[in-house]
Amino acid sequence: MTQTLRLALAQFDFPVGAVRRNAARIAEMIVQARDEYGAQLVLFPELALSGYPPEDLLMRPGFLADCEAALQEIAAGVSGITAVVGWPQAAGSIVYNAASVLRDGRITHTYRKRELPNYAVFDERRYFDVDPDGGACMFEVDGIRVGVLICEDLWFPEPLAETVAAGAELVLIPNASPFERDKHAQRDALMAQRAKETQAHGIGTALAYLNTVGGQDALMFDGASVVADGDGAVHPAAAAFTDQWLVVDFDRETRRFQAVQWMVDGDESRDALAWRAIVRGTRDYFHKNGFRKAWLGLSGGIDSSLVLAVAVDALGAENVTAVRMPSRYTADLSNDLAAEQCASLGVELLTLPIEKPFQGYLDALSEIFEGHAVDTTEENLQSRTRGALLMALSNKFGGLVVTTGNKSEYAVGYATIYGDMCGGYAPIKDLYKTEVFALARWRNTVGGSAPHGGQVIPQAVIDRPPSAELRENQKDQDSLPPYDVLDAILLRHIDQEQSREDLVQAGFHPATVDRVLHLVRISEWKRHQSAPGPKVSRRAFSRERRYPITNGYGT
Ligand SMILES: NC(=O)c1ccc[n+]([C@@H]2O[C@H](COP(=O)([O-])OP(=O)(O)OC[C@H]3O[C@@H](n4cnc5c(N)ncnc54)[C@H](O)[C@@H]3O)[C@@H](O)[C@H]2O)c1
Ligand SMILES: Nc1ncnc2c1ncn2[C@@H]1O[C@H](COP(=O)(O)O)[C@@H](O)[C@H]1O
Ligand SMILES: N[C@@H](CCC(=O)O)C(=O)O
Ligand SMILES: O=P(O)(O)OP(=O)(O)O
Repeated sequence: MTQTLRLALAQFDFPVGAVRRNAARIAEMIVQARDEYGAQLVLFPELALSGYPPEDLLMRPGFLADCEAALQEIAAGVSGITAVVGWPQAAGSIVYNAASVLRDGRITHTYRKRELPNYAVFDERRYFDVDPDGGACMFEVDGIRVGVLICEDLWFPEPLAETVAAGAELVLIPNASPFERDKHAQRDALMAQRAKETQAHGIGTALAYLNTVGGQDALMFDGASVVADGDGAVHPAAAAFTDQWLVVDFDRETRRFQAVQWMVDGDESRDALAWRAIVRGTRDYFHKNGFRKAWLGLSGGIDSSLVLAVAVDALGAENVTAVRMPSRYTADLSNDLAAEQCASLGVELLTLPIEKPFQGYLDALSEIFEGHAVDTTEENLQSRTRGALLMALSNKFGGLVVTTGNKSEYAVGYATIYGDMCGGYAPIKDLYKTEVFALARWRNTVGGSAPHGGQVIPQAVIDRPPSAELRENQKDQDSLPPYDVLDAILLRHIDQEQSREDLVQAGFHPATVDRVLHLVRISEWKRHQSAPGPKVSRRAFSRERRYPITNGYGT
């Protein structure tokens, strides 16, 4: 009887909906795992065939039939290795989140996910059912008993306990687990805990956790796959946001893994991971949707400066064009800092003054507006002029406008709809302003130097007070609480569900709390119309915080 089993884990990106392409790659990878890595067993991520999450594609019978046909085709070609492939399995009107065991030209077993997450970003009960007759899935590879669970199943003790009770020596866990800051430690603790629980049955069961990788609209999958020995020892996670083959030898006697090919992370710090999430999210959104070039308005402020750095890291300096769009209120320093950063990064910079088109709008409206005081209407017209010009550039020359709003701005509506909110992708929409500053400092120090000298984000951009520059001497802090106070309130209210009373008890000024919560409430409609951007927090807007726009609840 074999004492070791070579397992290959395919930590790769399987784009949503690309069933034919994913199937062809899976078939090739099965051969590669066998021939190049000598693997006896190869594992693919949760729903690798359809990509995750396929959302309402799962409502289309044709899509489900295509998935089944593709799986059958892959299975027909499997020989000399066992493969476990995640796919959406239709059975009449019911759909299961399944993982099938393929060997010797056929599907031999199918496991159906038992714990369907339906919180936060997850919607699995909208699409999938639990099989009332489904239980543990067990198969043998060269005499070693292998079980399968899918993602959320591991977050509950019962599915693993049942699988171990059925005799598993090794359990495979394909995942599509979205990235958020601080989740790695949670995952490692979970792996250690579950592996320890299996020791109640004598020698422990080893766990192999494979996560998919890549950006899918607002969701980021980080990979960072991990294995745990039967004694509960958790090995270092694989490098996050990296497509790679992970290969381990499983020793049946000791129930331990030995790495054969396993690249770990050089820098797993919070900021490093957030940066890579945002960069990968931006790159994948562009490339998966067929775009290479980005346009953005570069103001000499921190948000657009950080977004420029993200776009350059994601797409390459040659694919990014920054546009300075000065108005009568733009400081010389703003224009100079934009030029300085573009020189440091090797990015093309255009200058399009907005004075004329802005004046054109004012002239067109002058008669109708006569007798009405100048207010935010005129401010927002400047922003909308810039938005229209950026959209014209992307229309004419191709590419997408990246928009520069951060989570603090989206929270309180401090951005102009159809103005600076214009654009296809919002790279920093899940970073509070204080996190924007922190990440800019990280990118300047740890994150690598600028290719043409100077700093990636000029220090003066970090040091100057944030300003919309839409009227004389305007500063954000004229109309908003200081960002450290604002962000502390927002973090507690949005990410941690704290109420007005909680916030007041925590020591925030009641009038400030009321104002901020009011702004959050009346800005819901703007967030509904905002561009997608990568989730990095544990409560991102849109998918993870689905508030009604028309909402009589108050705060
Ligand atoms: N654009 C920038 O560069 C920038 C940057 C920072 C701050 N700001 C500030 O942000 C503010 C911009 O936001 P704003 O809210 O004044 O202008 P806005 O144009 O973004 O939104 C106001 C418009 O929203 C519509 N509206 C309001 N509630 C609605 C709802 N529930 N459903 C649908 N439509 C609704 C109204 O018809 C109104 O025309 C300004 O104070 C500006 O100074 C702008
Ligand atoms: N002067 C400007 N040139 C180019 N782009 C600009 C300019 N001013 C503002 N923008 C764009 O609008 C957003 C939001 O501006 P705030 O300073 O936050 O008000 C900014 O990020 C630029 O993309
Ligand atoms: N709760 C787990 C699993 C979710 C899933 O089944 O996709 C996670 O956030 O990673
Ligand atoms: O949006 P920006 O880049 O203009 O940053 P700030 O709002 O801090 O001026």
